[in-house]
Amino acid sequence: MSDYDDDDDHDMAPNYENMRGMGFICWREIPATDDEDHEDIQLNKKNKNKKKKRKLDAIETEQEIETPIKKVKKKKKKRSNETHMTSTLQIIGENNKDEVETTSNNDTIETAKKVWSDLHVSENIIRSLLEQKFFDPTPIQRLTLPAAIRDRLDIIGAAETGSGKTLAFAIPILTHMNQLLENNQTSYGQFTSLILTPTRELAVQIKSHIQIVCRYTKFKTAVVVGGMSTQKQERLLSQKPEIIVATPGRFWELLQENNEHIIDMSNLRFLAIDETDRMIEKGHFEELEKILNLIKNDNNQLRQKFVFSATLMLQSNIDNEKKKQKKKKDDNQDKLATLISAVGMSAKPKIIDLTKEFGTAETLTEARVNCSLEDKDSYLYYFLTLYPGRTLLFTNSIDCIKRLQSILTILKRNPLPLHAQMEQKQRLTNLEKFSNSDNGLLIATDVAARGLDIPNIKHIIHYQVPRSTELYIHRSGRTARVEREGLSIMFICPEELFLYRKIIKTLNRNEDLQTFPIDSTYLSNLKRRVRLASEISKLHHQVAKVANETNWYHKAAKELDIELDDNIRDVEKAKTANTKDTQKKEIQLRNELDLLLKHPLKYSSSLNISRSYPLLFGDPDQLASRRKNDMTALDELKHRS
Ligand SMILES: Nc1ncnc2c1ncn2[C@@H]1O[C@H](COP(=O)(O)OP(=O)(O)OP(=O)(O)O)[C@@H](O)[C@H]1O
Repeated sequence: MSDYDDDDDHDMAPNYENMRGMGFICWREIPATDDEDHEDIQLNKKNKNKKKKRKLDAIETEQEIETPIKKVKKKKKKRSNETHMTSTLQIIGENNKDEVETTSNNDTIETAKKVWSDLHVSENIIRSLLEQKFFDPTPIQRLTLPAAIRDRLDIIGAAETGSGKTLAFAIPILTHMNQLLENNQTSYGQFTSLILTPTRELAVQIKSHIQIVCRYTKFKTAVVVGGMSTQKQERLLSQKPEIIVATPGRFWELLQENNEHIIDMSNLRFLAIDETDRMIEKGHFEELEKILNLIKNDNNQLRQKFVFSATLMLQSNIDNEKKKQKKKKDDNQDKLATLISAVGMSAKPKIIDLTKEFGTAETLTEARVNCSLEDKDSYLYYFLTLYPGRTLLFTNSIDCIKRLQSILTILKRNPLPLHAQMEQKQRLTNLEKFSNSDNGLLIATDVAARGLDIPNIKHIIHYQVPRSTELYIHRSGRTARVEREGLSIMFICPEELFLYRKIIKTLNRNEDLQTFPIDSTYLSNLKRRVRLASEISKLHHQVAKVANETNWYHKAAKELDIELDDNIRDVEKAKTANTKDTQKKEIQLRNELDLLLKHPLKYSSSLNISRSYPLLFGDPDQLASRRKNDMTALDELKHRS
């Protein structure tokens, strides 16, 4: 039984044969993310909270299944960032340098406590929320918590990416679990909560988010996903975790093996499905449906269900004119209806839809680069060279990742790959390295498009135009999270224009995305580097291929205990001679490229450019520090507009 995750790996880019596997380091979970760089904001919380609450109450009353999408104009403005007060708790723990400040911080804490407790959150959870400096619920949390905790309703929730949906279902689950314990309605070691999610990384992340908020409880959380040894997961389950976060494939596998801890679902009181629209897509629904049918068997009326996504209601936005699109819409809505029935939702679930007309976060800036397919790599290298910062690049295929990984590595940009053909340990290690590097570059398939909450990603690059609007929203949503700014930039070649247009239309945009300014004075030099890197990559690949084949012949002959045929030996000799030439050529080109990388990307004063960049060198770290005070890609767009 295979575990499924988002690994649609069709290739739109030229094919490139698989490179050899990478070394695997260790199994480590991604560290809990921390909002360490959130802005300090002192504010009069009481008034703001009241105001915000009034606004949200208004939104809530407007919610209707039939009209799920609230039309709001997308404002490209910074919202006040009430939630991110970094220093308050630290200051309170420090010496009383400034009594007034401490008093006001104490007030802030007290206000925050009251806000959470008014939403019926239990005390031990509030304590960990405040430690995280989560002083204010996000809008989706503010609307979900009372309905889920006080009214015990099933919830269907949709809100933009990075809006805190995980805690919107995790807090009610944990609060109820606390209450059940207090009332002796459950005991430790009972399988009480199941959270299903489409990707392994997301499962690991949800677990770490849950662990942070249940720090002051004794609940145990386990992750059950493919790519980990089944024995290890059985060992984890033998510790009787109360909460399980799982991908459906592996969970179903363990159910079929009658795993003792999970097979008895009579105590399963909470069921959450995250990234629901992905879970109901073709090819992914089967195992989920089987699990849900099994869960539903006992007809437990006390079980509370949560169904969440950032793009759950998006389909209603699709233009009905096109028959094909209409069919897709109907299919998905049918599936959603099937899911809701399969989950066994109560007759009147609470529907909270905060998705915006424009689909993406308000703090997201979107742009495009138009270029030919041949020039894409050069434009990409241009962007990566001129605008350092944590960047997540998406492609539509694994082959494309392998090609880019090779070229960008040769260009010393150190990309970290992430895709479904990699071992799980390496995937998590790469994510961790990426999260820890200010100038990190992760190149991923859509396996990383949903849910991942990596702090401070500056740029999202759609190296290939995503195949669906939902994917565009989810990919872009890896930046501009919780009201921070971020840039999403789409590289579009003529062959992809139809996909781009479809996305723009589905997103209800009246205008094209703005074009990102490119300073053409850099391009010829950059193109030369990219061309060389690409040639080196091909030569390197040829050599590796011959070496592989030769090894294969020898290994096979040894295993079969036979001598290699003379013909094969002759062919081998010829190939080896060729290989030597290829290697020589590769070394020559590498030397040429090294020289180029040591030289500045000259600014040509003969051209009439409005402003000049400093001289740029190829070393990305050098470059990053040189450009620290220079314009960011976002500044670049603002400067222009
Ligand atoms: N009340 C809060 N105040 C401040 N930060 C919060 C709050 N709630 C959650 N966060 C943080 O916001 C970030 C985004 O949350 P989360 O990953 O749940 O978003 P999401 O809506 O599920 O996004 P996506 O749709 O991309 O999966 C996380 O780092 C989380 O810790």
